[in-house]
Amino acid sequence: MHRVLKITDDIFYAGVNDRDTVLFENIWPLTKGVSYNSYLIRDEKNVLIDTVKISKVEQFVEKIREVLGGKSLDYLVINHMEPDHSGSISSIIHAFPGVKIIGNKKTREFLKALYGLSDNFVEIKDGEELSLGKHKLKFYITPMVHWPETMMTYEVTEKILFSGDAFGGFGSLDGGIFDDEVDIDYYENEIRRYYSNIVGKFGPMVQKALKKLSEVEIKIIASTHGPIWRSNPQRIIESYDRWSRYEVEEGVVIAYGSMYGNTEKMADFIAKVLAKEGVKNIRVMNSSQVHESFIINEIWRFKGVIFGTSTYNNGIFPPMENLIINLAHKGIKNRIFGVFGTYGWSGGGVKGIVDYIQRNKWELACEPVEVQFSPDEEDFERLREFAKKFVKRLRQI
Ligand SMILES: Cc1cc2nc3c(=O)[nH]c(=O)nc-3n(C[C@H](O)[C@H](O)[C@H](O)COP(=O)(O)O)c2cc1C
Repeated sequence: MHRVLKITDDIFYAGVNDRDTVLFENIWPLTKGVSYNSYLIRDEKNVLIDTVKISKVEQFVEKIREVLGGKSLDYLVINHMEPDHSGSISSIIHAFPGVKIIGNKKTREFLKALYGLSDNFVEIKDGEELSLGKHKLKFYITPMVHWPETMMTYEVTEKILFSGDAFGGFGSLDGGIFDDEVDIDYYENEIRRYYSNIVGKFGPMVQKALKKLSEVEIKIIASTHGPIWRSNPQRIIESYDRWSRYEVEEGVVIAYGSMYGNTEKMADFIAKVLAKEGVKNIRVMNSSQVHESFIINEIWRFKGVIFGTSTYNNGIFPPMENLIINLAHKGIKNRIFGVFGTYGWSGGGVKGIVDYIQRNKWELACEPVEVQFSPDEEDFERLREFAKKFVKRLRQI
C-alpha cells in the first residue's frame, strides 16, 4: 500500500488534505489548509468511519479501494453530518453498493433532508455495540458537539475513540499524522481556534460529553480534523476540559479598530503600562487586519480583554463591532473587560461597546477612557491609571 497510512494493524487512515479552500465554512481563514480525516477498519465486516468533502472524493475512494483490495465495504458510520464529512456519502454508496449506513435518529433525519438518502440505514441508540469480528464498536451520542446529531464511535478492542469534530482543528497533515510526528504546539493552537470559534458556544454540552467518556479508557483519539493523538491523548482531553469550562491564564488581549492611528496609539500605550506592571502575555490585535477567529482564539486563553475603537458614524468602528457580536455569540465567561477609544464630535464608539458589555453581563474592570481625536499628555495619564486599575482587578480574580 503506497498511499494509505496505518493507525494500527487493521485500522487505516483514509483521510485527505484540502489546501484549496480559503475559508472553512466560508468564514474561518485556512492559513495552512485543513484535513478531512476518515478511517477504515478491516475485519470480517469492513467499516468506514466518516467521509470527506466532495471536492476530494476521487482520491478518497482510491484510498478505500486500496485498503479493501476488492473486498466489500459493509458499513459506513456517520459521526457528523456537516458536509465536510458527509459530502461524499452518496459517492460511497455508488462506489460500494449495499453498504449499510450507521447513525442515530437525528442522523437519519439529516441524511434524508440533506441528500434525500434513506435506504440501508441502521439506526443505533446511545451505548449500542456492533461486532465486526475481531473488533467491536460502541456508539456514544454526544448532541451539540457541535450539531444535534453528533456522536462518537469507540473501538473497544484497541481503545480508539473516533471523536468526530471534537478534539479536531485546522491545518493539513503534511506527512505525519500522529501527535508525536508533528509540531503539536502549532496544531494545538489551531485546535483552540477551531474550538473557540466553532464549538465554544457549546461548552456545557462538551462537558456532558467528556463526562460520558470518562468511563472509557482511551488509547488513541482520532478526530475528523488534524493530528491523531496516540502518544498523549490526555493532553487534548485536558485542554478541551479547560476550554469548555472557560478556564483562563493571566494575560490581556487588546483588540482595537483605528482608521488613522489615534486609537492605535492608545492601545500601544496601554500595552506598555501592562508590561511594566508585569503582565507577560499581551496581545495587541488590529481588528481590521487580523481575522476575528484569531482574536477570539487568544481571548479564549486569557483573562483580560480590552476593546479600543474610534467612533464611526455615531457608533463602533465596524470591524470591532463585528468582533464583539461574534464573541457574544460564543457565550464567553470568566473574563474582565476594559474599553477605550476616540471620537471627533458627538461620539458613540466607546458607549456602543459599553452597551454590549452590559447587555452580555460581562464585567467592566474600570471606567472607560475616551479621547477627542488624539490623546494628549493628560489623556496618557488617564490611560496609565486605567491600565493599572485593570491589572489590579486582573490579579484579584
Ligand atoms: C469616516 C469617519 C467617520 C467618523 N464618524 C464620526 C462620528 O460619527 N462621530 C464622531 O464623534 N466622530 C467621528 N469620526 C471621527 C473619529 O472618530 C476621530 O477622527 C478619531 O480620532 C479617529 O481615530 P483613529 O485615528 O483611531 O481612526 C469619524 C471619522 C471618520 C474618518
